[in-house]
Amino acid sequence: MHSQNKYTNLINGQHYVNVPSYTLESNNKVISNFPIAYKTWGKLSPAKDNVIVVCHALTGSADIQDWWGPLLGPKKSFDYTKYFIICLNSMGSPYGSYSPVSERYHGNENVGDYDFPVVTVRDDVRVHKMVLEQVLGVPSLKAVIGGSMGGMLALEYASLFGESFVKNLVVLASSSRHSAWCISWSEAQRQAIYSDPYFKDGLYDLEEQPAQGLAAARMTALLTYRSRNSFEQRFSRREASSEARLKMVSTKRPRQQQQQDQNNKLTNDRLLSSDVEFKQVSTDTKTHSSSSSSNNESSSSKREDKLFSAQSYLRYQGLKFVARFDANCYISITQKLDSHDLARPAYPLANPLYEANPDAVLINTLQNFKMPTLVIGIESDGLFTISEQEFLAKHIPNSQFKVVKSMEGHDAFLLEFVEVNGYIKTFLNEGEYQDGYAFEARGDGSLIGGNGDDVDIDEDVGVFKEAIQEIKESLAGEAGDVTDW
Ligand SMILES: CC(=O)SCCNC(=O)CCNC(=O)[C@H](O)C(C)(C)COP(=O)(O)OP(=O)(O)OC[C@H]1O[C@@H](n2cnc3c(N)ncnc32)[C@H](O)[C@@H]1OP(=O)(O)O
Ligand SMILES: N[C@@H](CCO)C(=O)O
Repeated sequence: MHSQNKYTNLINGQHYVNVPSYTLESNNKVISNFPIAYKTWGKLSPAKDNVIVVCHALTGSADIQDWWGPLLGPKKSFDYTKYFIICLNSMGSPYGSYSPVSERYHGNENVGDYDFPVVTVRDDVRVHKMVLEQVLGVPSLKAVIGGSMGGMLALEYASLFGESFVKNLVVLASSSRHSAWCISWSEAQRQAIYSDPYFKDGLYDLEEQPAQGLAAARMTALLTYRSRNSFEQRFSRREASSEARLKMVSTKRPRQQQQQDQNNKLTNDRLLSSDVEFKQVSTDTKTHSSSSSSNNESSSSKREDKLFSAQSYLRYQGLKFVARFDANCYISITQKLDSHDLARPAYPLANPLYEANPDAVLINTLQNFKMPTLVIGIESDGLFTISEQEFLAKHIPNSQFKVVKSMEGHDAFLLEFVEVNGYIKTFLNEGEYQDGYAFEARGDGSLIGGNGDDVDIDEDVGVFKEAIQEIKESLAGEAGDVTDW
């Protein structure tokens, strides 16, 4: 079944389970013998009532430590000395679950854009529940929690399986249905990939992926994840520092870009040009003005007369992304986002009520949620707006609504750790930890807790060491044995 690949190699200590078969809702296709990757922290309690499922966002993986590390640990939201924390990798992602990449590595060489089926948020949730119940022996969830795409999964868990399975729900910066605005950004990003000549309808060599298109898609996406104000404050009209330029050069380039053939040199220069390269190019242009590439180089030189800090940031982020993500997977997982609508009937069924009044069906769906729910919105989120979070909180009967006051935009749910941790921990622990994780540093380096008391960091470190030991045991223990069914 599963074989490691260059993307799964980026994730430490995850497990794989082989799912015998599942029927996808988009085309009724039965997929067989496919992998789901997951990672766990902590132990299942004897009563099996301490499970928290955390769902990752668009380009995340099952490794919560990697993207929500500050929320994971003793006395934090995801306290693995208390809870059994599980994150399952979404299908379509390159980090281990069924995806265009896993299919390629499974020997299905012809899996390109047209051949990989649409995998929906609902498919994820149904398959993940099978793994939770049948492999990990989990009868219900103390909580399911997710931000952005992860929030869509969390909402679908609640919608499909109700309060008997989902005891508590936490949704951050997400939506009850993917908006026209978000669908349009997804489409613009996919078009950037389609227009890369290396895309080849998705049938590219995995070592020669459409890097330029994928980088452009990520750069576009990043702009929607932050806010105008955060960019203005962070970069203003500053020029890129020499460190920033060097950082771009030292980044590991995908093989396609290393090869740098003359036909794509200009495109690569656009993405990768730096001060160092610019100077070399200028010299070359003067001394070899008749060379076949001189026109490209010269126009590139003019173009890069100034390199703004904001530009080098985007380019660096593009480079970083193509080194860790696959273009077909990006298409698949953005299509998954587009599929999200809590109210829509299962494909391909029609629901006359939905056709007539989708809003009413959606509101009715949310009103049927019985579990305590925490909705967290980001004040400056232009993608999953505050009004969408308000809509969730307004119609889910037993809900609380918190706003993160950040100018970082949508990605604040991954950046504003203290505030996000505080809200989730309070909700989950029902006030159990009065000392609070939120603390501030004093000038002398000591810490003061949220309640004004000193924070005993040594005590925390002791608890942490014990927890690390538990993780090691857990990785080789009950969860580690279960790699198949
Ligand atoms: C194995 C895996 O990778 S699994 C998946 C990991 N990713 C995820 O889970 C997805 C969720 N995470 C994210 O989307 C992002 O990581 C975020 C939003 C949380 C934070 O993004 P980051 O890239 O870490 O932070 P930020 O946007 O501040 O960028 C910082 C980087 O840009 C560089 N940078 C900052 N300014 C500039 C500039 N002007 N020019 C060039 N580079 C710059 C920094 O040096 C830093 O580089 P580094 O990543 O090599 O340390
Ligand atoms: N920046 C995050 C969140 C997107 O919603 C990601 O890349 O997954």
